[in-house]
Amino acid sequence: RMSTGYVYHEVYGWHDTGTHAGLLPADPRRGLQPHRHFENAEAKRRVHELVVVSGLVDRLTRLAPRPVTDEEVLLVHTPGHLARLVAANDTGGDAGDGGSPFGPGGLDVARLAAGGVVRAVEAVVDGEVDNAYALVRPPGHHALADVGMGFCLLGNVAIAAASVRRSRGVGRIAVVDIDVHHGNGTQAAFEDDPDVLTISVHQDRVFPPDSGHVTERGSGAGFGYALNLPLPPGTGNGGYLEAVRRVVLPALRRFRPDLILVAAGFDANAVDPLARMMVTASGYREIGRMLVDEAAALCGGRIAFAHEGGYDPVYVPFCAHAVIEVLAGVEEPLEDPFAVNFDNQGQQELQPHQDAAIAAAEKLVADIG
Ligand SMILES: Cc1nn(C)c(C)c1/N=N/c1ccc(/C=C/C(=O)NO)cc1
Ligand SMILES: [Zn+2]
Repeated sequence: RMSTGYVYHEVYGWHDTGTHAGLLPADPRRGLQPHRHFENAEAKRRVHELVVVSGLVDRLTRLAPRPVTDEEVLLVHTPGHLARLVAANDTGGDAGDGGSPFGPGGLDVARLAAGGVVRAVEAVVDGEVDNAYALVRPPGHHALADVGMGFCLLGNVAIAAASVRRSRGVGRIAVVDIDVHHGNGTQAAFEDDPDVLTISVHQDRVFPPDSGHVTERGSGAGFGYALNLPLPPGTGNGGYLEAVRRVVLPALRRFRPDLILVAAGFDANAVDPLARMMVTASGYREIGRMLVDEAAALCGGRIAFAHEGGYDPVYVPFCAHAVIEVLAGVEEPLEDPFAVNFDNQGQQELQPHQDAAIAAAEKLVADIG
Protein backbone atom coordinates (compact mmCIF):
# COMPACT_ATOMS: atom_id res chain seq x y z
CA ARG A 1 0.00 0.00 0.00
CA MET A 2 1.14 3.54 -0.62
CA SER A 3 3.21 5.24 2.04
CA THR A 4 2.32 8.93 2.02
CA GLY A 5 4.44 11.48 3.83
CA TYR A 6 2.57 14.23 5.65
CA VAL A 7 4.06 17.50 6.92
CA TYR A 8 2.20 19.76 9.28
CA HIS A 9 3.44 21.82 12.24
CA GLU A 10 1.22 23.73 14.66
CA VAL A 11 3.48 26.77 14.37
CA TYR A 12 2.16 27.24 10.82
CA GLY A 13 -1.08 28.35 12.51
CA TRP A 14 0.86 30.97 14.47
CA HIS A 15 2.02 32.88 11.37
CA ASP A 16 0.36 36.18 12.24
CA THR A 17 -1.13 38.11 9.32
CA GLY A 18 -3.01 40.30 11.81
CA THR A 19 -5.91 42.51 10.89
CA HIS A 20 -6.14 44.02 7.46
CA ALA A 21 -9.14 45.07 5.43
CA GLY A 22 -8.81 41.59 4.00
CA LEU A 23 -6.33 42.48 1.26
CA LEU A 24 -5.36 46.04 2.13
CA PRO A 25 -4.14 47.62 5.34
CA ALA A 26 -7.16 48.84 7.33
CA ASP A 27 -7.58 52.64 7.19
CA PRO A 28 -10.55 54.45 8.74
CA ARG A 29 -9.79 57.47 6.55
CA ARG A 30 -10.68 55.38 3.50
CA GLY A 31 -13.51 53.45 5.06
CA LEU A 32 -11.35 50.32 5.27
CA GLN A 33 -12.50 48.62 8.45
CA PRO A 34 -10.13 46.16 10.11
CA HIS A 35 -10.91 42.49 9.60
CA ARG A 36 -8.71 39.42 9.84
CA HIS A 37 -6.46 38.94 6.84
CA PHE A 38 -7.73 36.48 4.23
CA GLU A 39 -4.56 34.41 4.68
CA ASN A 40 -5.24 33.48 8.30
CA ALA A 41 -4.66 30.14 10.00
CA GLU A 42 -8.24 28.87 9.88
CA ALA A 43 -8.61 27.10 6.56
CA LYS A 44 -5.24 25.34 6.82
CA ARG A 45 -5.50 24.40 10.50
CA ARG A 46 -8.93 22.96 9.77
CA VAL A 47 -7.52 20.84 6.94
CA HIS A 48 -5.19 19.29 9.49
CA GLU A 49 -7.98 18.83 12.00
CA LEU A 50 -10.17 17.05 9.46
CA VAL A 51 -7.24 14.80 8.51
CA VAL A 52 -6.88 13.90 12.20
CA VAL A 53 -10.59 13.55 13.08
CA SER A 54 -11.37 11.47 9.97
CA GLY A 55 -8.59 9.05 10.91
CA LEU A 56 -6.75 9.66 7.64
CA VAL A 57 -3.73 10.84 9.66
CA ASP A 58 -3.26 7.23 10.88
CA ARG A 59 -2.58 6.15 7.27
CA LEU A 60 0.05 8.83 6.74
CA THR A 61 3.74 8.92 7.64
CA ARG A 62 4.28 12.08 9.66
CA LEU A 63 7.38 14.00 8.53
CA ALA A 64 8.85 16.71 10.75
CA PRO A 65 9.75 19.92 8.90
CA ARG A 66 13.10 21.62 9.32
CA PRO A 67 13.85 25.28 8.62
CA VAL A 68 15.47 26.01 5.25
CA THR A 69 19.01 27.32 5.48
CA ASP A 70 20.12 30.71 4.15
CA GLU A 71 21.94 28.80 1.42
CA GLU A 72 18.71 27.12 0.31
CA VAL A 73 16.83 30.44 0.40
CA LEU A 74 19.54 32.02 -1.74
CA LEU A 75 19.06 29.37 -4.41
CA VAL A 76 15.92 31.32 -5.34
CA HIS A 77 16.01 34.68 -3.54
CA THR A 78 18.37 37.62 -3.55
CA PRO A 79 20.49 38.47 -0.50
CA GLY A 80 18.54 41.74 -0.35
CA HIS A 81 15.21 39.97 0.00
CA LEU A 82 16.51 37.71 2.73
CA ALA A 83 18.08 40.70 4.47
CA ARG A 84 14.76 42.59 4.38
CA LEU A 85 12.99 39.65 6.03
CA VAL A 86 15.75 39.19 8.62
CA ALA A 87 15.69 42.90 9.46
CA ALA A 88 11.92 42.83 10.07
CA ASN A 89 11.82 39.51 11.86
CA ASP A 90 12.02 40.91 15.39
CA THR A 91 9.33 43.52 14.91
CA GLY A 92 7.20 41.93 12.21
CA GLY A 93 6.72 43.59 8.86
CA ASP A 94 5.66 42.89 5.30
CA ALA A 95 7.13 40.59 2.65
CA GLY A 96 7.27 43.49 0.20
CA ASP A 97 3.98 44.25 -1.54
CA GLY A 98 2.24 45.79 1.48
CA GLY A 99 -0.37 43.05 1.46
CA SER A 100 1.78 40.24 2.87
CA PRO A 101 2.23 41.02 6.55
CA PHE A 102 3.95 38.88 9.15
CA GLY A 103 4.41 39.18 12.90
CA PRO A 104 7.54 38.87 15.04
CA GLY A 105 9.24 35.58 14.16
CA GLY A 106 7.38 35.44 10.86
CA LEU A 107 10.54 34.61 8.97
CA ASP A 108 11.14 31.64 11.25
CA VAL A 109 7.69 30.27 10.39
CA ALA A 110 8.28 30.94 6.70
CA ARG A 111 11.62 29.10 6.86
CA LEU A 112 9.80 26.14 8.42
CA ALA A 113 7.09 26.25 5.74
CA ALA A 114 9.65 26.17 2.93
CA GLY A 115 11.58 23.55 4.88
CA GLY A 116 8.41 21.50 5.24
CA VAL A 117 8.15 21.32 1.47
CA VAL A 118 11.87 20.47 1.19
CA ARG A 119 11.41 17.68 3.77
CA ALA A 120 8.44 16.23 1.86
CA VAL A 121 10.24 16.38 -1.48
CA GLU A 122 13.47 14.88 -0.09
CA ALA A 123 11.48 12.01 1.45
CA VAL A 124 9.88 11.26 -1.93
CA VAL A 125 13.16 11.51 -3.87
CA ASP A 126 14.93 9.32 -1.31
CA GLY A 127 12.17 6.70 -1.45
CA GLU A 128 11.41 7.16 2.25
CA VAL A 129 7.77 7.51 1.17
CA ASP A 130 5.99 6.94 -2.15
CA ASN A 131 4.50 10.43 -2.27
CA ALA A 132 3.82 13.31 0.12
CA TYR A 133 1.63 16.21 1.15
CA ALA A 134 3.14 19.29 2.86
CA LEU A 135 0.39 21.25 4.61
CA VAL A 136 2.41 24.42 5.09
CA ARG A 137 1.78 28.09 5.85
CA PRO A 138 2.64 30.80 4.77
CA PRO A 139 2.21 29.92 1.08
CA GLY A 140 4.95 30.52 -1.47
CA HIS A 141 4.03 30.52 -5.14
CA HIS A 142 3.86 34.32 -5.57
CA ALA A 143 7.20 35.10 -3.91
CA LEU A 144 9.74 36.53 -6.38
CA ALA A 145 13.52 36.47 -6.08
CA ASP A 146 13.76 39.95 -4.56
CA VAL A 147 10.27 40.60 -3.13
CA GLY A 148 7.49 38.75 -1.39
CA MET A 149 3.90 39.23 -2.50
CA GLY A 150 0.43 37.71 -2.45
CA PHE A 151 0.83 36.54 1.15
CA CYS A 152 4.09 34.74 0.26
CA LEU A 153 7.45 35.42 1.91
CA LEU A 154 9.60 32.61 0.44
CA GLY A 155 9.11 30.53 -2.70
CA ASN A 156 8.45 27.23 -0.91
CA VAL A 157 8.12 25.03 -4.00
CA ALA A 158 10.84 26.84 -5.96
CA ILE A 159 13.28 26.45 -3.07
CA ALA A 160 12.42 22.75 -2.71
CA ALA A 161 12.93 22.13 -6.43
CA ALA A 162 16.24 23.99 -6.48
CA SER A 163 17.37 22.30 -3.30
CA VAL A 164 16.83 18.70 -4.44
CA ARG A 165 18.35 19.40 -7.83
CA ARG A 166 21.49 20.49 -6.03
CA SER A 167 21.52 17.97 -3.18
CA ARG A 168 20.27 14.90 -5.04
CA GLY A 169 21.00 15.61 -8.65
CA VAL A 170 17.34 15.37 -9.61
CA GLY A 171 17.14 16.11 -13.33
CA ARG A 172 13.88 17.33 -14.80
CA ILE A 173 11.24 18.61 -12.40
CA ALA A 174 7.69 19.54 -13.39
CA VAL A 175 5.74 21.96 -11.18
CA VAL A 176 1.97 21.89 -11.68
CA ASP A 177 0.28 24.85 -10.01
CA ILE A 178 -3.46 24.27 -9.56
CA ASP A 179 -3.94 27.22 -7.20
CA VAL A 180 -6.55 29.54 -8.69
CA HIS A 181 -4.00 32.39 -8.82
CA HIS A 182 -1.06 32.50 -11.24
CA GLY A 183 2.07 30.80 -9.95
CA ASN A 184 4.18 33.78 -11.00
CA GLY A 185 6.95 33.25 -8.45
CA THR A 186 7.70 29.67 -9.40
CA GLN A 187 7.49 30.55 -13.09
CA ALA A 188 9.97 33.43 -12.62
CA ALA A 189 12.38 31.31 -10.60
CA PHE A 190 12.84 28.94 -13.54
CA GLU A 191 12.03 31.33 -16.40
CA ASP A 192 15.09 30.39 -18.47
CA ASP A 193 15.56 26.84 -17.25
CA PRO A 194 14.47 24.01 -19.59
CA ASP A 195 14.92 21.41 -16.83
CA VAL A 196 12.04 22.80 -14.75
CA LEU A 197 8.66 22.87 -16.48
CA THR A 198 6.23 25.18 -14.72
CA ILE A 199 2.53 24.80 -15.57
CA SER A 200 -0.08 27.07 -14.04
CA VAL A 201 -3.84 26.67 -14.40
CA HIS A 202 -5.59 29.70 -12.91
CA GLN A 203 -8.45 32.15 -13.15
CA ASP A 204 -7.64 34.71 -15.82
CA ARG A 205 -5.80 37.72 -14.33
CA VAL A 206 -7.33 37.50 -10.86
CA PHE A 207 -3.91 37.75 -9.16
CA PRO A 208 -1.27 39.00 -9.68
CA PRO A 209 -2.79 41.70 -11.91
CA ASP A 210 -2.03 41.23 -15.62
CA SER A 211 -0.10 38.03 -14.97
CA GLY A 212 -0.33 34.45 -16.22
CA HIS A 213 -1.19 35.11 -19.86
CA VAL A 214 -1.04 32.10 -22.21
CA THR A 215 1.66 34.08 -24.07
CA GLU A 216 4.03 33.80 -21.08
CA ARG A 217 6.14 30.82 -22.13
CA GLY A 218 9.56 31.23 -20.49
CA SER A 219 12.60 32.80 -22.12
CA GLY A 220 15.99 31.91 -23.56
CA ALA A 221 16.78 28.25 -23.11
CA GLY A 222 13.61 28.00 -21.04
CA PHE A 223 11.28 29.12 -23.81
CA GLY A 224 8.40 26.66 -24.00
CA TYR A 225 9.02 25.35 -20.49
CA ALA A 226 6.57 27.69 -18.83
CA LEU A 227 2.94 26.96 -19.66
CA ASN A 228 0.03 29.15 -18.61
CA LEU A 229 -3.63 28.25 -18.89
CA PRO A 230 -5.81 31.18 -17.82
CA LEU A 231 -9.42 30.06 -17.46
CA PRO A 232 -12.53 32.28 -17.43
CA PRO A 233 -14.29 32.97 -14.13
CA GLY A 234 -17.02 30.41 -13.40
CA THR A 235 -14.99 27.43 -14.58
CA GLY A 236 -16.03 24.30 -12.69
CA ASN A 237 -15.10 20.63 -12.56
CA GLY A 238 -15.68 20.07 -16.30
CA GLY A 239 -13.35 22.85 -17.38
CA TYR A 240 -10.67 21.98 -14.85
CA LEU A 241 -10.66 18.27 -15.68
CA GLU A 242 -10.47 19.04 -19.41
CA ALA A 243 -7.58 21.44 -18.72
CA VAL A 244 -5.69 18.72 -16.87
CA ARG A 245 -6.57 16.05 -19.44
CA ARG A 246 -5.77 18.08 -22.58
CA VAL A 247 -2.92 20.32 -21.43
CA VAL A 248 -1.28 19.30 -18.14
CA LEU A 249 -0.99 15.54 -18.77
CA PRO A 250 0.21 15.82 -22.39
CA ALA A 251 2.80 18.41 -21.29
CA LEU A 252 4.05 16.09 -18.57
CA ARG A 253 4.25 13.20 -21.03
CA ARG A 254 6.39 15.21 -23.43
CA PHE A 255 8.60 16.61 -20.64
CA ARG A 256 9.18 13.23 -18.94
CA PRO A 257 9.94 14.62 -15.47
CA ASP A 258 11.96 12.75 -12.87
CA LEU A 259 9.75 14.34 -10.22
CA ILE A 260 6.39 16.13 -10.14
CA LEU A 261 5.66 18.87 -7.60
CA VAL A 262 2.16 20.26 -7.22
CA ALA A 263 1.53 23.76 -5.89
CA ALA A 264 -1.82 22.75 -4.41
CA GLY A 265 -3.99 25.72 -3.70
CA PHE A 266 -7.70 25.02 -3.24
CA ASP A 267 -9.00 28.52 -3.90
CA ALA A 268 -10.69 27.40 -7.14
CA ASN A 269 -13.30 25.86 -4.84
CA ALA A 270 -16.94 26.76 -5.38
CA VAL A 271 -17.20 29.04 -2.33
CA ASP A 272 -13.76 30.65 -2.07
CA PRO A 273 -13.73 34.37 -1.23
CA LEU A 274 -10.66 35.13 -3.37
CA ALA A 275 -11.72 33.81 -6.75
CA ARG A 276 -14.78 32.94 -8.86
CA MET A 277 -14.46 29.28 -9.85
CA MET A 278 -16.70 26.28 -9.10
CA VAL A 279 -14.43 23.32 -8.41
CA THR A 280 -15.70 20.87 -5.78
CA ALA A 281 -14.11 18.20 -3.60
CA SER A 282 -14.93 15.55 -6.22
CA GLY A 283 -13.27 17.74 -8.84
CA TYR A 284 -10.15 18.04 -6.71
CA ARG A 285 -10.19 14.29 -6.09
CA GLU A 286 -10.19 13.62 -9.81
CA ILE A 287 -7.43 16.20 -10.44
CA GLY A 288 -5.36 14.51 -7.73
CA ARG A 289 -6.13 11.09 -9.23
CA MET A 290 -4.97 12.13 -12.70
CA LEU A 291 -1.73 13.70 -11.41
CA VAL A 292 -0.87 10.76 -9.13
CA ASP A 293 -1.57 8.28 -11.95
CA GLU A 294 0.61 10.30 -14.33
CA ALA A 295 3.45 10.31 -11.79
CA ALA A 296 3.12 6.51 -11.57
CA ALA A 297 3.35 6.29 -15.35
CA LEU A 298 6.22 8.74 -15.81
CA CYS A 299 8.44 8.86 -12.74
CA GLY A 300 7.89 5.95 -10.39
CA GLY A 301 5.04 7.72 -8.62
CA ARG A 302 7.35 10.44 -7.34
CA ILE A 303 4.97 13.31 -6.63
CA ALA A 304 4.78 15.80 -3.75
CA PHE A 305 2.05 18.35 -3.04
CA ALA A 306 2.68 21.68 -1.27
CA HIS A 307 -0.33 23.55 0.11
CA GLU A 308 -0.73 27.10 -1.22
CA GLY A 309 -3.98 29.12 -1.10
CA GLY A 310 -7.58 28.24 -0.32
CA TYR A 311 -9.55 30.42 2.07
CA ASP A 312 -12.99 29.06 2.83
CA PRO A 313 -12.55 27.50 6.28
CA VAL A 314 -15.47 25.07 5.88
CA TYR A 315 -14.99 23.74 2.35
CA VAL A 316 -11.23 23.82 1.80
CA PRO A 317 -10.79 21.01 4.34
CA PHE A 318 -13.01 18.71 2.25
CA CYS A 319 -11.14 19.64 -0.95
CA ALA A 320 -7.66 19.07 0.46
CA HIS A 321 -8.74 15.92 2.34
CA ALA A 322 -9.92 14.44 -0.98
CA VAL A 323 -6.48 14.92 -2.53
CA ILE A 324 -4.62 13.51 0.47
CA GLU A 325 -6.89 10.44 0.34
CA VAL A 326 -5.85 9.85 -3.28
CA LEU A 327 -2.18 10.08 -2.31
CA ALA A 328 -2.71 7.57 0.48
CA GLY A 329 -4.68 5.16 -1.73
CA VAL A 330 -7.88 5.41 0.31
CA GLU A 331 -10.69 3.54 -1.48
CA GLU A 332 -13.71 4.84 0.46
CA PRO A 333 -13.44 8.62 0.36
CA LEU A 334 -14.91 10.88 3.02
CA GLU A 335 -18.30 12.06 1.80
CA ASP A 336 -18.49 15.73 0.79
CA PRO A 337 -21.67 16.98 2.50
CA PHE A 338 -21.85 19.85 0.01
CA ALA A 339 -21.59 17.68 -3.13
CA VAL A 340 -25.35 17.45 -3.63
CA ASN A 341 -25.47 21.23 -4.05
CA PHE A 342 -22.07 22.18 -5.45
CA ASP A 343 -21.61 19.31 -7.92
CA ASN A 344 -24.98 20.06 -9.51
CA GLN A 345 -24.65 23.81 -9.90
CA GLY A 346 -25.52 24.94 -13.43
CA GLN A 347 -22.70 24.87 -16.00
CA GLN A 348 -20.34 22.68 -13.97
CA GLU A 349 -19.66 20.91 -17.27
CA LEU A 350 -17.19 22.29 -19.84
CA GLN A 351 -18.45 25.47 -21.54
CA PRO A 352 -17.49 26.66 -25.05
CA HIS A 353 -15.46 29.67 -23.90
CA GLN A 354 -13.58 27.47 -21.44
CA ASP A 355 -12.91 25.00 -24.26
CA ALA A 356 -11.44 27.85 -26.32
CA ALA A 357 -9.10 28.86 -23.47
CA ILE A 358 -7.94 25.27 -23.12
CA ALA A 359 -7.39 24.94 -26.88
CA ALA A 360 -5.16 28.03 -26.87
CA ALA A 361 -2.80 26.38 -24.36
CA GLU A 362 -3.17 22.92 -25.90
CA LYS A 363 -1.43 24.21 -29.04
CA LEU A 364 1.73 25.05 -27.06
CA VAL A 365 2.33 21.57 -25.69
CA ALA A 366 3.98 20.42 -28.92
CA ASP A 367 6.93 22.77 -28.24
CA ILE A 368 7.95 20.85 -25.11
CA GLY A 369 10.74 18.29 -25.34
C1 LIG B 1 -8.04 43.98 -4.64
C2 LIG B 1 -6.64 44.43 -4.39
N1 LIG B 1 -6.29 45.71 -4.33
N2 LIG B 1 -4.97 45.77 -4.12
C3 LIG B 1 -4.20 47.03 -4.02
C4 LIG B 1 -4.49 44.49 -4.02
C5 LIG B 1 -3.07 44.13 -3.76
C6 LIG B 1 -5.55 43.62 -4.20
N3 LIG B 1 -5.57 42.23 -4.24
N4 LIG B 1 -4.63 41.54 -3.71
C7 LIG B 1 -4.64 40.15 -3.69
C8 LIG B 1 -5.68 39.38 -4.23
C9 LIG B 1 -5.59 37.99 -4.18
C10 LIG B 1 -4.49 37.36 -3.61
C11 LIG B 1 -4.44 35.87 -3.59
C12 LIG B 1 -3.39 35.16 -3.18
C13 LIG B 1 -3.41 33.69 -3.24
O1 LIG B 1 -4.25 33.01 -2.72
N5 LIG B 1 -2.48 33.10 -3.96
O2 LIG B 1 -2.49 31.77 -4.14
C14 LIG B 1 -3.47 38.13 -3.08
C15 LIG B 1 -3.54 39.51 -3.12
ZN1 LIG C 1 -4.39 31.34 -4.52
